[in-house]
Amino acid sequence: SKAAAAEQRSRGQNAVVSVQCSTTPPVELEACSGTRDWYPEEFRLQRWLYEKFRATARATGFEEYDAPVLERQELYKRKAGEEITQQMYAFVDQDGVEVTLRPEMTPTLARMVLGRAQSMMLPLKWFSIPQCWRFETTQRGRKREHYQWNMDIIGCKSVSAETELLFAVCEFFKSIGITSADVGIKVNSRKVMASVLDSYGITAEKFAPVCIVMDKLDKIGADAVKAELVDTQGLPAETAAKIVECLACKTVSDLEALCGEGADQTGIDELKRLFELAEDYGYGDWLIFDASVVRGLAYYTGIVFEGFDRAGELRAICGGGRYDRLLSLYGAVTEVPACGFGFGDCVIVELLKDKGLLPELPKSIEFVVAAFNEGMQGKAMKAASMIRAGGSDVDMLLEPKKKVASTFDYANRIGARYIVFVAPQEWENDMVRIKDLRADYTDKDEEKQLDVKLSDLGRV
Ligand SMILES: OCc1cccc(Br)n1
Repeated sequence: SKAAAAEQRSRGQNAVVSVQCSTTPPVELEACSGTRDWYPEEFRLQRWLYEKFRATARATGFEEYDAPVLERQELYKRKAGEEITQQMYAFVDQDGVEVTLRPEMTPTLARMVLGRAQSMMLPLKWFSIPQCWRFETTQRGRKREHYQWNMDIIGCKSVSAETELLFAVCEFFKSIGITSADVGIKVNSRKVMASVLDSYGITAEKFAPVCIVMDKLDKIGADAVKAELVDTQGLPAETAAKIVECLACKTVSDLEALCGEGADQTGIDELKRLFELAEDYGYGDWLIFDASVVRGLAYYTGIVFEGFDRAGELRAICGGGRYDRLLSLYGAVTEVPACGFGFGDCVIVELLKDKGLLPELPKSIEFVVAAFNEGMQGKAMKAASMIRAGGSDVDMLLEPKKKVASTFDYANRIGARYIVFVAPQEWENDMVRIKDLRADYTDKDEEKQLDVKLSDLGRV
């Protein structure tokens, strides 16, 4: 408004045209409930995070893939009582197809691999940073979308695959300044848990739904888990008590002792092998065995793990495991070994805030090109194109300012390192004047500005 512009002028600033909005706008200006807008300042941090994800993925030989956020509901039809499948952002589209916004990425990955089964050379090491959705009831005030870095290895049956994934997780943490003093990774095996529970009479088809209840231990406590095992899984109270007891095992050997006579040793051997390989890989200090970790997805079949903050103030930072029967569930004629993890964009940012590790990411650009007046605008644009042709980033001042001070204001506001002034006097000599804004010089120290030949602009 005129008053706002006058007010700004009185503060020694030229009117920076800004937007004014009615106090009763005709449309809702907030993003949909549970979703986030990413304004440039916030998106600089989000992009920084994605670049750290991608750098780790690249460093460990993973290839990026992507897929539509819209999937058919059938991909997630699992009856184990998982929260993730009970909160799908699902609808029937105009063709009458039962679709949903994807709640996770792993089923999409499995679909894509099977979609081109013949041409897939295993092992595959693929990653993606998909936005995933859930329809949370608003009163829980939780988010309905997040971006989740997914890393998966398809086609490797040995625990080398899980060891590789855990290396990537630790490398990522280290790349953003998080150490093994801040974060640990709890490791367990559903294969061993299945063996123990089998000895308690829990059949294979009951195992996944029982795992979904066991996974709630941190959230609802031992008594509530026992009650739910009895009420929803129909287990005898003493069986429920024994199950909760085994979650408290502190070592692999303790858990091994609970496996029935003659139980298959494979799961135990895999756990021990993983801890050995992690030592060789140099991140053994990040790992801790924890029999209570089973993760909340029905399809895990072997090693499972989750990253946690050692201060115990945050929810799980990331999690994953082996899922050897998912691809055969979708049609593979044999079991295809697979394992992976998901790493959400929310808890990690809370952790970085807690640790004072959020990076400073000011808006910045190398050059701003400013015309002396409207008459020089075309020549200024020519200069800008020449500097850009040399590979430098240039912000072109679209409407020349009346005062030089306003040009400096604009340059500072966009974080420009250099101002390129395009004025008649220098132009007559095929020159432009470049001022270095980062230098702490005073006006009389002319050396911090340079008259540069137009022919040299591609090399500034
Ligand atoms: O971690 C479960 C999940 C799935 C989709 C969206 C969000 Br937010 N959270």
